[in-house]
Amino acid sequence: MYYDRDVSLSPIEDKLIAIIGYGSQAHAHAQNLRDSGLNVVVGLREGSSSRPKAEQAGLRVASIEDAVKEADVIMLLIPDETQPQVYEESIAPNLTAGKALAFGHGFNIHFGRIKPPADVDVFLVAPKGPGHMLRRVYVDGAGMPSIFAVGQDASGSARDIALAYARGIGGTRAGVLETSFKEETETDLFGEQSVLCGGVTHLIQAGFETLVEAGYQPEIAYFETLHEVKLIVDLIYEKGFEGMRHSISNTAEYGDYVTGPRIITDETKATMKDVLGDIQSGKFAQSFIQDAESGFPYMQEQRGKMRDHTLEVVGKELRGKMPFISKQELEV
Ligand SMILES: NC(=O)C1=CN([C@@H]2O[C@H](COP(=O)(O)OP(=O)(O)OC[C@H]3O[C@@H](n4cnc5c(N)ncnc54)[C@H](OP(=O)(O)O)[C@@H]3O)[C@@H](O)[C@H]2O)C=CC1
Ligand SMILES: CC(=O)[C@](C)(O)C(=O)O
Repeated sequence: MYYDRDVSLSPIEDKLIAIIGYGSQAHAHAQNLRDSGLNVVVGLREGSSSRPKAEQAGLRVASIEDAVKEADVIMLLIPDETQPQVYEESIAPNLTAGKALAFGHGFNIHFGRIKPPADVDVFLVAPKGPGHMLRRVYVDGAGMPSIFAVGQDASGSARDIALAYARGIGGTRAGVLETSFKEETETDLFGEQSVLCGGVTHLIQAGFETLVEAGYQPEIAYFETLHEVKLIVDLIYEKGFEGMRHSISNTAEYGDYVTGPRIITDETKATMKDVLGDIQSGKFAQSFIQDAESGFPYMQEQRGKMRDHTLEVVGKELRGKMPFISKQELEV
């Protein structure tokens, strides 16, 4: 585990960091990096409804293309299902040698939906919790445990850059652990699907054991089960189902609905192992992308049913101790 004492900001102090998007994760990354004294530009699409929020936060905003052209490090923080098209159209044509392309989740690299050129660094820094909490704890002087992975090291400094970035968003205040794109992707998807939906204590233990028995790092299994559920449940208590839904990713919401009912019906580890198998094989990813390409009809249909379940079951079972998110913080 890496902490502030182990990591320097120097590898990125003289670099420009482009944050692509300004939603749950992106607003927190951009503001935390800026408040850590680093140079940030936010890249948004034409007519983006996020632009006023980014400008109100005092951040410089550019088109995605211009942000990528100018920046040394490009962190892509838009919904997973939208990334490949934006990458092909706006990022790849400007991703010249020597830059670094970064992600908040390994989905599109791990499942081969984005294939960066060999002459750029590729890394991920994944905070283990909702973006709104990432910003809240940073402002409170604390940090959110995060994990990082290097997918490609063209410069020979990708690892130092990734660690410096993790420090810039406050991760090393709490602890940053090294992983791989495969481990981060598979455990994050599993955590979203196996425990968030049920959000009940006995599912957390079964979820943790399923990941450890499958060979993933125990620390990451902890992050994906007990740790993350507490953050999400606090969000539900604070702002209800809609507030939580606004803060988590589409990938997480879809996974919660498509897999949740299976686990709620049969809360056994055998079912959890099947769920993990569908993630590892790519079957879940395919189902998610298919629903996304049709405008998420299944997710819309399931939302109401899962809302009632989540509020009822989670509302009774767990109450975290994390600081609450205020209404305006969720406006992003
Ligand atoms: N939500 C979370 O807490 C976590 C998310 N992640 C990962 O972070 C990444 C971002 O997720 P999340 O923060 O939930 O994303 P959001 O859904 O919050 O992203 C919304 C932002 O993306 C922009 N956007 C949406 N569609 C497009 C598009 N087609 N082209 C350009 N911009 C677009 C929106 O801009 P506009 O205003 O123009 O619509 C808005 O600024 C994902 O990889 C996710 O897996 C990782 C850990 C936790
Ligand atoms: C908040 C978080 O880390 C999730 C649930 O994995 C997500 O929203 O992607």
